[in-house]
Amino acid sequence: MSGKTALRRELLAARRLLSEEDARNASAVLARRALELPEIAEARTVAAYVSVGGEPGTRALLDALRERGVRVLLPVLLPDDDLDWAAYEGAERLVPAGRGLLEPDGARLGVDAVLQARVVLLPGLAVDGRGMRLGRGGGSYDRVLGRLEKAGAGAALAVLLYDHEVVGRVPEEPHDRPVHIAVTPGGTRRFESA
Ligand SMILES: Nc1nc2c(c(=O)[nH]1)N(C=O)[C@@H](CNc1ccc(C(=O)N[C@@H](CCC(=O)O)C(=O)O)cc1)CN2
Ligand SMILES: Nc1ncnc2c1ncn2[C@@H]1O[C@H](COP(=O)(O)OP(=O)(O)OP(=O)(O)O)[C@@H](O)[C@H]1O
Repeated sequence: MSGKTALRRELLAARRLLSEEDARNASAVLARRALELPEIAEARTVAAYVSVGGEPGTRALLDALRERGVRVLLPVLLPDDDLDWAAYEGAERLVPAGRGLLEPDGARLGVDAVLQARVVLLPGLAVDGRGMRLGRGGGSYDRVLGRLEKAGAGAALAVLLYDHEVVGRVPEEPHDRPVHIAVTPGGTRRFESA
């Protein structure tokens, strides 16, 4: 088993042990902290995602951003695990999709729509002190980060995690790109090397 696979298993198991109350509390604090990021205050467009299962909750944050008039883009999973994007138009416009996900029902904007985002909020399972992120392993966000880099987009990259998911070291591969910021209930960290 690769180092990434073992760490993913461990962290997913830990998320399954969190109570609904833990998850609810984390979601409220994460929304507040994310809204305090100066990059978000400046943003006209933010790329985010709809949390599912044991992920730190993003639903309160999505609504708060939309209420501020920020355009929120959400991922739409393509058959090859790449990501298309569509606008968040409220919880009532989210529909169940594959793999337990919720996706917006509106117009698909294309894989390059994410280049419009000033801030990209990424899902993850862990990050280390260099900003190296462990994802679920589909490589979806690896492709997004590659696209942003190629376009010189300059978006702020922020991963939303629980406190214990900021770890000593994430095993990295050549395609991995660091994120700039980790937002957890305990605080916001910025990484030097990113
Ligand atoms: N909320 C959210 N949306 C996201 C991602 C994510 O990690 N979280 N993705 C990040 O790239 C993309 C989708 N990729 C995914 C890859 C694997 C699984 C997955 O393993 N799902 C489980 C069931 C869900 C659960 O209960 O944990 C499964 O299929 O067994 C889900 C999404 C785009 N949207
Ligand atoms: N730019 C890319 N285009 C296509 N496939 C890629 C790209 N970057 C990485 N991959 C592939 O995606 C797979 C998963 O990579 P990895 O384990 O690093 O995912 P992750 O970063 O943990 O997950 P995610 O990016 O979905 O959050 C690997 O097989 C990798 O080769």
